[in-house]
Amino acid sequence: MSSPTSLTAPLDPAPTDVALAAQVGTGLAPGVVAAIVAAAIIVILLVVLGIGLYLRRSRQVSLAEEEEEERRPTKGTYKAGGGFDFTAGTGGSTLTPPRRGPAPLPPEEPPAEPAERPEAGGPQGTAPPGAAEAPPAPATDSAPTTDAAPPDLSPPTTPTAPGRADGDGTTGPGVLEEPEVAGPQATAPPAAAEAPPAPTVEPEAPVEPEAPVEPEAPVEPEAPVEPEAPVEPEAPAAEPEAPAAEPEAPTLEPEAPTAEPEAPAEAPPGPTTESTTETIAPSTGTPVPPAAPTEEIAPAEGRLERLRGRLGRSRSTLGQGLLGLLGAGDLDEDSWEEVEDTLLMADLGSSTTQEIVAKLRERIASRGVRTPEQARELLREVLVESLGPDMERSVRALAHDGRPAVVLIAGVNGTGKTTTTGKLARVLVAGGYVVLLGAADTFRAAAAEQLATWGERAGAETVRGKEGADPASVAFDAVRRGTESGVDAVLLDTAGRLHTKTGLMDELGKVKRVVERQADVDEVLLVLDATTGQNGLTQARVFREVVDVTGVVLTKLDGTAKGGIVFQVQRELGVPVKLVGLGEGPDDLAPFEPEAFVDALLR
Ligand SMILES: Nc1nc2c(ncn2[C@@H]2O[C@H](COP(=O)(O)OP(=O)(O)OP(=O)(O)O)[C@@H](O)[C@H]2O)c(=O)[nH]1
Repeated sequence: MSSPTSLTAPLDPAPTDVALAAQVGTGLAPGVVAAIVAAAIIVILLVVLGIGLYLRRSRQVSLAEEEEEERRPTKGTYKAGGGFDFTAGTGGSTLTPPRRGPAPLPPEEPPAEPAERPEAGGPQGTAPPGAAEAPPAPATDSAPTTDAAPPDLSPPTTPTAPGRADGDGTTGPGVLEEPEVAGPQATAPPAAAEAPPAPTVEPEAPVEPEAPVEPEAPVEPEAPVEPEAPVEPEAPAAEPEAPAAEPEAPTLEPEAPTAEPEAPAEAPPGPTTESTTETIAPSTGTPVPPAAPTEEIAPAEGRLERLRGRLGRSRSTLGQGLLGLLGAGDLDEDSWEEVEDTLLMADLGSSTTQEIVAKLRERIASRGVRTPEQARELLREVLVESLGPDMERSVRALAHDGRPAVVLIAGVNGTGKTTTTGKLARVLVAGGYVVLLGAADTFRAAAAEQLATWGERAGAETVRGKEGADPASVAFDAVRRGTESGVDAVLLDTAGRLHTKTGLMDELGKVKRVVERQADVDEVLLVLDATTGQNGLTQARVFREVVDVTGVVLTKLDGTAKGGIVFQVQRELGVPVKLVGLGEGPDDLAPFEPEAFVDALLR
């Protein structure tokens, strides 16, 4: 047995270091030792407590003090500093230099040219009577070259009441509606003359079932006779129908879009397609200079300032909502759930929402965010990142390789295609470029009328066909016309629905194919209505399948609180939003810029 002192002392588990020290040699009084021990314990507790508090605080963000100031709503701040970014098409190099460079803006006055004389140019010349009158108007209206065309699409829905055709015929920018119908189908009589081949009765093609139904159509002379539509057997071919988007007209008939106007493609193969469009005497190609704009066009650069505030609804729900949550104090699980809900309600979609929330949580924790300013910056950073700031957003609308850029504008009815086409034309014209519009939306007369009006106002020539004409043919004519005239860009407005039961996608695919026989389509802009949320996304997927969308135009962002759709569209489609519509006004189109957009939402 060893001495208890010598053994127990060092082995005693109770004594602290201090006590031991005391015992070992300091010889301090027990009272002092106890005090020191107590002090040590307190220190340790304080340290532990401090660490705990630190850890807790690091998970919470309290922005209360500065929050009020931060949340104070400000006016809109959307400003796309750089203006529109246009580049040359893809056909050749992607180099920029526009062939014609920003010219000295719109010609003051119509370069006195017999604006529109369908001097019965080329082969199909068939100078229609109408042409004689030499439409005084701007280059738009062209005399109805009537048709020898087979297009079965014709069973023109009553020429009158072009306004809307069921559904949301969507009113145009107000300008349209002047059913100066007269033009094409109404005055059709001469048509008969043109179409000598008409009578020939091609047996095949049992003809569209509904075709006959439309008896009234007194106008259409050939209508009854032409069993046309040689129904190309392969017609139904590959083309994915994609009825999806289409509200009605779901069925996609194999009845092939009126025998591929392929024909026209190669050279002006006489009557066929050409005739369908009452365009301008194409073959002769006498360039008809565009008329001068009939109204002032706001310059692209500075005008975006005016659009501030148009994102008000999205800002108050998404931007202010997020800032409010982040600045409300502790960010616990419930708070994050609310952040998620806010993002979802703004239409960011679940995957984008998850990604954004995850990034926010991680960065807020790792960077020790403390103030509202820091939170806002972090939020901005994450949101901008999610919008792919590096995506190429220039619109390929400038001439290249000695020919115009071809821009196809697609989308379902009512999304704002025609309006966007008109707005885009204005921006280009204001930049000194020469533009030609192609009214390939032949579903309703008002659509072409509407586009022509946009053209007149902007000083751009418009090529159009009669209602019910083959859209592909009109598009083809427009591109040829634009090439012959040496314009910088040909903007093709397409239909959002059709007369026939042919699938919209089939038709669109056909338009693109036919156009590509003479020129590359440099840009395919898909117009989506931001207010339709998920529905728009569904449409987008379908379109992408068929026409290789190169850019998205998100319209009506001014009328929705769901600006978050921008994030989702890009993520889902992998296609950049290039332009945004922020109002019905002629100059309410802006280039999309991630930073400016997010800033507008957060301030
Ligand atoms: N508020 C708002 N309205 C818009 C915007 N863009 C277009 N619109 C309106 O949306 C409606 C439909 O526009 P259209 O250009 O006729 O649409 P569309 O896609 O050509 O329609 P269809 O010819 O039927 O296929 C019109 O009343 C336009 O003024 C926008 O950015 N904001």
